[in-house]
Amino acid sequence: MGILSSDTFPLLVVLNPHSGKKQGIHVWETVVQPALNHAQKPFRLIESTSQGHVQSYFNDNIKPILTDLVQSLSIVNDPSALSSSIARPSTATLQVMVLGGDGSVHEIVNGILQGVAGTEFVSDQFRPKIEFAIIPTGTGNAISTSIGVTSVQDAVDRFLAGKVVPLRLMTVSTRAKTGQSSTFAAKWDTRLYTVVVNSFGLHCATVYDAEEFRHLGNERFRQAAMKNVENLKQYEGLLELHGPVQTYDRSSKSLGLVGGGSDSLQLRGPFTYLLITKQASLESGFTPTPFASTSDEWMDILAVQNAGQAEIMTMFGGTPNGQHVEQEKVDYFKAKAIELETPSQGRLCVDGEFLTIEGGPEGRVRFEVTLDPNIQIFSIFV
Ligand SMILES: Nc1ncnc2c1ncn2[C@@H]1O[C@H](COP(=O)(O)OP(=O)(O)OP(=O)(O)O)[C@@H](O)[C@H]1O
Repeated sequence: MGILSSDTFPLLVVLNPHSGKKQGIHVWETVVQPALNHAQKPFRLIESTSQGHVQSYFNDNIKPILTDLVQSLSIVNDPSALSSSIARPSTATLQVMVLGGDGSVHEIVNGILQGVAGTEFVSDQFRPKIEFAIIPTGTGNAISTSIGVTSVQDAVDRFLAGKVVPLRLMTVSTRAKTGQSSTFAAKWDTRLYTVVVNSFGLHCATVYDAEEFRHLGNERFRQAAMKNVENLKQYEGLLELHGPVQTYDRSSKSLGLVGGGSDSLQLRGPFTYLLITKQASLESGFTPTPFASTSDEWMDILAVQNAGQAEIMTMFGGTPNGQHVEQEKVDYFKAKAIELETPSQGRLCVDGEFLTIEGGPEGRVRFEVTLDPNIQIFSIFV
């Protein structure tokens, strides 16, 4: 069975006019749209009108979009009967271009997965492939920066060149309730999917406060970080890294498996700064998890426990080139399953979205890079 991919089905272009310094429309009109027209690439423009719009759009529309896509494909079951044998394909590739930042990608991913969850649109009989072309017009642009995209034109060129690698997601789950009682099962309910970073402590507080400085562009994170370093807090929590776990060893300057690969690790906090990421850089010139890979099956963990202002500032001094991993206060790990428990209610930042964590074992949050093929359906142009 062969699949003839559709050259006629339009590229979906999602434009967030609010991202970054609100340059999306200008970039679209002056660079991206002319390039697509020149390449004779058909497209359909979806303009985001408010926060959350794109997520609900994909949640509501992904099934009809995939249906249209499948109908635009021709499957040739029998080469000798080219015109007669049209069947449903086992996969189809949907291309989505994003003019926005990481928050927009997060919304699209979550909207698509909510829209197809538990349906015939993700099954062993049919599973779509979603390819993202991210045109960096956001503030941090972590995904683009981490894969080395240097400009809007560079991102457009990479899309037109056509090479993709997996864009792996982290799941963020909380304990599932059993029945209507207040008892909790060992089961987990996935609440969200993360493409860039889950954070707790200073980084989360910084992202929370940075919204009021949006007009400053990238500078907004620095302003908000300084405000939070001046009033530095320690955040109580217990972090469990389930084996296999890798740790960065400063003496050998390399990552190695803890206890031969089976051992788990506990960090008892309090945490000053805690990141769980899939991307090496969170913005240009800020590379807090330098060993992270967009495409592998690990999450990278940067943990700073009980640090003072001077230690945090020293850490920030090393983050442009990843040198902070050599500092004594900085712990660096890789894991595939992680749980975080806080003694009282806390706040978690998931790709810029905020999640309240309830205190105690029942409020535990679990992060995983799952191998579920119905979730890992995304890739990115590199
Ligand atoms: N028309 C709109 N008006 C206001 N906000 C919007 C609109 N469309 C989308 N949004 C919201 O804009 C927010 C920011 O989007 P996005 O992440 O693309 O840019 P950014 O925050 O500048 O970049 P980054 O996430 O890379 O730092 C998202 O939370 C999204 O929901």
